[in-house]
This record gives sequence, C-alpha cells and structure tokens, in this order.
Amino acid sequence: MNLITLLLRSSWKILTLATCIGLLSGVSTAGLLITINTHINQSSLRIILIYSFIGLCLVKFLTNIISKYLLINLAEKAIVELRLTLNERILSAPLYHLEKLGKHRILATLTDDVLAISRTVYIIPTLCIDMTIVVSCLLYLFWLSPTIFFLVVISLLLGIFSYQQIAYKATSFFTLARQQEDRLFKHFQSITEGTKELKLHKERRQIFLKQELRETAQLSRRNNVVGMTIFAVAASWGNSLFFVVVGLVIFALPTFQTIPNHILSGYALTILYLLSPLDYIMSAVPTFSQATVALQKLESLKLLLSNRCYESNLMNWDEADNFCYSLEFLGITHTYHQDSEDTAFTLGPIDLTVSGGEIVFIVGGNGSGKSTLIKLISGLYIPESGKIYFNSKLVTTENQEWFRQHFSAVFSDFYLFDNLFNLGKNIADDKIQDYLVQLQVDKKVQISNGILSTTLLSQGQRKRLALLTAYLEDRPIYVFDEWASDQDPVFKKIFYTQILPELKSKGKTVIVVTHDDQYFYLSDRIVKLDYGKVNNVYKKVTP
Ligand SMILES: Nc1ncnc2c1ncn2[C@@H]1O[C@H](COP(=O)(O)OP(=O)(O)OP(=O)(O)O)[C@@H](O)[C@H]1O
Repeated sequence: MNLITLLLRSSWKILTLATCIGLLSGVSTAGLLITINTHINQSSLRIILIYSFIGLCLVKFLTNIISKYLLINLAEKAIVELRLTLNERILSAPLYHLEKLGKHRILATLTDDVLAISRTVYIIPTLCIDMTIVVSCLLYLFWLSPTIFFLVVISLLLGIFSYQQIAYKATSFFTLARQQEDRLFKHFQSITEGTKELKLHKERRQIFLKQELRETAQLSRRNNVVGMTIFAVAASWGNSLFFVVVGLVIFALPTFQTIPNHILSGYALTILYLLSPLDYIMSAVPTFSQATVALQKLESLKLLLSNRCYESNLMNWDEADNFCYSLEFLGITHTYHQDSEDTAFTLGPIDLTVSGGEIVFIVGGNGSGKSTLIKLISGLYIPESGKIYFNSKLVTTENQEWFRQHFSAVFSDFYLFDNLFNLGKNIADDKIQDYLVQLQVDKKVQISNGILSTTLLSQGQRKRLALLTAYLEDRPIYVFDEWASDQDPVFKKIFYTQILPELKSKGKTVIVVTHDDQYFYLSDRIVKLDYGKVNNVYKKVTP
C-alpha cells in the first residue's frame, strides 16, 4: 500500500475533482507568465493583456483555494481512515502475534508512523498544485522553443537523477532512525510502567536515563539529522542546477545562434518562476521518504496485511449459543517459539472434554502453562495442532471469532473498562448497584448511565469490578485466571463457596486457574499441569 492508494481508497472522486481544479490553477499560472512575457516584449500597452492578467489572477486565486480545500478534506479523511483501519486490524490480529510484537512497537506505530504519514498527507495539496504549475510551465517552454526545451529537460533529468541517488542514501538513515524509535518506545514503556522502581533506585534511574534513554534518543536524532542534511544538500544542488540552466540559456546559447528576445525573456522568467514550486517539491521528498519508511514499518508488522483474520471478524456469524453442552479439545498444542528452540515452551498435546454446568480447576506450578491453556481454551490462541469442538461444531479459523463470543473471562492481567454499556446489553443502573453492594465496592464506586464513577481502586477491588463485568456479560462459559489471589480471606471464601456454585446452578461452565488447594473440593474436576503437559485429571475431590 502506498500513499496514493491510501488517498484513492479514501475518495477517488474528490481526488479527481481536486486534481482537475489544481490543473486549472497550474494552467492559469502558465497563462500569467505568457501574459507578462508578451507584455514585456511589446512596445504598446494592450487592453486585452490587462483583462487577461486580471482574469487569470482571479482564476488562480479561486482554483488554488478550492483545490487546496478539497485536498485538505481528502487528506484528513485518509488519516482518520488509516487510524481506524489500523486500530481495527490490531484488534483482529492474532493475540500471539501482538504479544510477540510487544506494546512498545504497537504504540510506536500508532503514534510515530501515523504522524509521519499524516505529515505527508498535509503537504499533498500544495504539492499537487505545484506539480501542475511545473507541467504547465514546461509546456509553455516547449511552445516557445522545442530545441531549448530539450536542453532544459536534459538538465532537469540530470538533476532529478542525481537527486534520487542522494535521496536513496538519505532514506537508509531514516530507516535506521525508525528502528531506534521502537527502542525509544520500549524505554517510554519502562518509564510509565516502572515509575515506582525507577523512583526508588537512584543508580538504576540514572543509568536508565543517561545510558539507555539518552543514547537511543541521540542515535535516532543523529540518523534523522544526517538524512535531512543529505536532502538539504541535494535540494541546494538541484536549485543551483537551475541557475546553471538559466545562465546557459541567457549567456551561452545566444553565442551559438540568434535567439529572439521574447524567447530568452520567456525562458528566464519561467525558469526563475519554477524555482519556488520545484523547491517545494524537493523539500517534500524527505517527508515522503519518512512516510514510506513508516508505511514499510506498518507492512513489516503485518498489521495491515492480516486480512484473513480481519475479514473473518467482519463476517456474519450465527448468534452465539446460550448454553455450553460440550467443549472438546483433542490434542491441542501451542508453542512459544524463541530464537533458540531449546528454550521454546510447548503446551500440549492436551485432550480435555468439559460439559455444561461443570466447574473445572486448572492447577500447576509457576510456568506450567495454565494461562497459556486458558488462552487456547477461550479461543484467543489458535492451536498449532489439534481440534476444538464446541457443542459438536468444529472450531476453525473462520468461526474462531464466533467461538470466542461464548466466553466471559477475567485474566490475571485484565483491563477494566469503566463503561459497562459497551457490553451491548441494556442493564438498569439499579441492578448493577445491587451487584456493587454484593461485591462490597458500593462505598467506593457509583454507577450512572452504565458508567462506573471510578476505576482507581485497589487491585482486589478492581478484580471485583472485572468480575461484575463478566457477570453482566452472561455468557455460557466463565474463565477466571487466579481471580481469588488478590482477595481477602472473607471474599475469597465468598468467591469459591457462593459465586462459583451460583454460576454452576445457572448451567454455566466455569474454568478456574487456582492455587487455593483448600477449595479444590468445590471443583467437579481438577486438571494438573506440569511443564506444559497434563499430569493428572482428578475427579471431584472431597474436603
Ligand atoms: N508471550 C510469551 N512469549 C514467550 N513465552 C511465553 C509467553 N507467555 C508465556 N511464556 C512461557 O510459557 C510458559 C508458560 O507460561 P504461562 O503463563 O502459561 O504459565 P502459568 O502456569 O500461567 O504460570 P504462573 O502460575 O506463573 O502464572 C512459561 O515458561 C513462560 O516463560
């Protein structure tokens, strides 16, 4: 995808209209130059020239404004669409792919790359008009004298070719600078997520600021400066080349053959006029190069290309079932591929069948694969091998999105949304208030129009609100990843002895990752994991 297709996709009609009006603006500029040159080479003042001059000034003024207005609108639309598409694609990309990229790369893309592309889109309006001016002026020069025109064009091509060679070198520095940006965002993430640790440890903070952050920022700055300087040199070279052409036309050519005065003045006037639009075009090239680097980055992250997943999200699925009769996993596996395959972790193959209304506990030591298993179970990871059947229906890449809609989950690294309306359900505030009382957070949080008054709470309280969200979702399968680990003993007991049995009595399937062995007896089944393999499946344990 390049910038032009991005703009074309936004609205090709506006682009065509703006280009036509821009063309008119360019032609009126050439007309103005012709009028001025004709007047300079005439002894008497002709009224028609004055009217033409005024008329062309007016056309140039109006077409300039209209064309720029249309293109600015188009540019804004393209940027909004790029932002929205990018966010949609991120959400539809496979979770494992996003985890591998890391938050810092995704943030760098959403901020830096979008900004680099936006900057380009903003200069496009003036660029289009300037290009039409250049083309119209060149046509005028051809009309004045085809022979001199070819001389000018050869010099121009020479200039463009040498400029391109230099520009190519400069782009490689922009690519290096962009790589540093990813590292820079990783440092920003350390600052926002590691504030407490950095505040507490002076030496760590200073080493981080001076060695890591400053070094990366300097490296990025240096590469950008080198790239920009190369472009500045190239632009000056191109500019000087034009004066060389003017010199050749005015001083050198007349010594070989007689050239009429109106042609000489026409050439000098037009070439000098061309300097300004050409300068703008040349100064726009670095911005274009940075945008190209940004677009290449987007494509290398495979965010714009994950069409398959994206389209599967847009397909119309059957309504999600409201009961889980059976959930079968046959030989499912997942591997976290590492640079060295020796350290890669593989979960599975796992065979497991869960029925509706069953409470299953998943237990095991740290790093045994419990969280990975529930990501596979809930359809967030696509199994590398094996099959999943939900209510006897085979789950495939195409209906993965539909499958996921049967789960409500509170993960250990959950995110709490304050707007409960985005659940797509119309639930009265009074009902939610009752739940807040049951969860003992009513003194801290109020609900108004489906929005929680605050989410700035203790981790245990936030988890209770996440549980409330899951409750309201009212889906057939519930998944809790160490939900009770942050709860006080009283509420932990309420969770295991009241909330879980209540869900079960409603026919919900409940899958709980837990270390709380004193409550193991409440489960219908315990799946014990040991380094990615199912070690044991215990049937109901008695207290
Ligand atoms: N995104 C990831 N990329 C690479 N490896 C990962 C990733 N997530 C987990 N792992 C590895 O997979 C293994 C299992 O991790 P997992 O989080 O599933 O374990 P767990 O049983 O939930 O552990 P804990 O009880 O500590 O939460 C670990 O060895 C971990 O290093």
